[in-house]
Amino acid sequence: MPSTPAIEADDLVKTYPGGRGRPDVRALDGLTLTVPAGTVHGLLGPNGAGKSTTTKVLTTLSTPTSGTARVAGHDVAREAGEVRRRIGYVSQGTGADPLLTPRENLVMTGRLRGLGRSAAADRATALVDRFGLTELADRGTAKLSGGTRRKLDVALGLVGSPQVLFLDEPTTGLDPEARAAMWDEIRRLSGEDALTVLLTTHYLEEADRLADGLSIVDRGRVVAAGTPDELKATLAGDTLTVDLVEPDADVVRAVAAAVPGLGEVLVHVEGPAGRLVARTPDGPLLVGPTIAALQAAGVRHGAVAVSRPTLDDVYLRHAGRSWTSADTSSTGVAR
Ligand SMILES: Nc1ncnc2c1ncn2[C@@H]1O[C@H](COP(=O)(O)OP(=O)(O)OP(=O)(O)O)[C@@H](O)[C@H]1O
Repeated sequence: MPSTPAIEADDLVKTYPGGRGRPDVRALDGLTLTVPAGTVHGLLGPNGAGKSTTTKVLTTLSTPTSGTARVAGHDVAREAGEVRRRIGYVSQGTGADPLLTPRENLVMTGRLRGLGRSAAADRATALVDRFGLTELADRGTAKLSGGTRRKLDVALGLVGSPQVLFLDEPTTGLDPEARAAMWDEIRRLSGEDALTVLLTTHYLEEADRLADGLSIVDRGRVVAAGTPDELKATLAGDTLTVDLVEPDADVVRAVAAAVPGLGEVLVHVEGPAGRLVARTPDGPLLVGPTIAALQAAGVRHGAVAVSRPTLDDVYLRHAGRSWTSADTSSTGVAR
């Protein structure tokens, strides 16, 4: 593996004007990232965490307020043209023109990237074959299924034979079958073509299954990085989760603190529902004492679960709130 990383971002800051007297939005707040060449790297974070902004800066579509980044060996600000020649970018929305056929879309993109007529046609045919689109290549793009259209989007990102491919939420909106097919495709790309892939996602499972390395992004910063297994291994033991009914968070914290063996404890309250999440070296052993202590304090509870650490737990540890609640409530930070 070459020693120069495919992507290096150092202390990126991006501030958007708040508008109408509102404070500025600090979409990136000192984001630092390294992606080795030939790997799939996941940028994982809830809505508004700063994933798309990171991708826009790395693909030269947006200029950072401060900080530096190099992609495929070139500086995104000073050598934007060099970077663009070496990357492919598949945005969240489809890039394909619905009025053209898939093949026409591929040829047009090739021409726009400077390929001659026959080179663009050859590249289109190669990508049509590569993505199993032969039968659909000359039919209307508008009639393609969501999964096939997304495949075409990825094919369009590969027209320029990039070294680094950026995929912004490649499987959002796809059904489970199409999502699994896209995962296979992405794995194949990095394995066979030695391509570096940076993908943004807010699906924990996608990151867990697909990424060689992960950066968990929250509020414009990387809060944890490593392989999925490394990240999970930072959390030894089990996670004990107890659903709570109309809890008083202070009471629950006090009760949990008095149960010997319960480690880090987080209590979430959302409306009438709540949840206690605790790290413990031995989950099954601690279920009985924890429930007894809650009941003795008059705390009503629902389901109790013991699980091995997941990426959600890793996120919880670093961001101080669970993935699900972050995903629904976070809209980024206004400062
Ligand atoms: N052009 C813009 N002007 C003002 N604020 C913006 C702009 N683009 C993004 N933001 C804000 O910057 C923050 C980060 O947004 P970004 O789109 O990078 O997050 P994300 O992690 O990609 O989220 P999503 O999964 O929803 O795409 C959010 O608070 C967003 O509202």
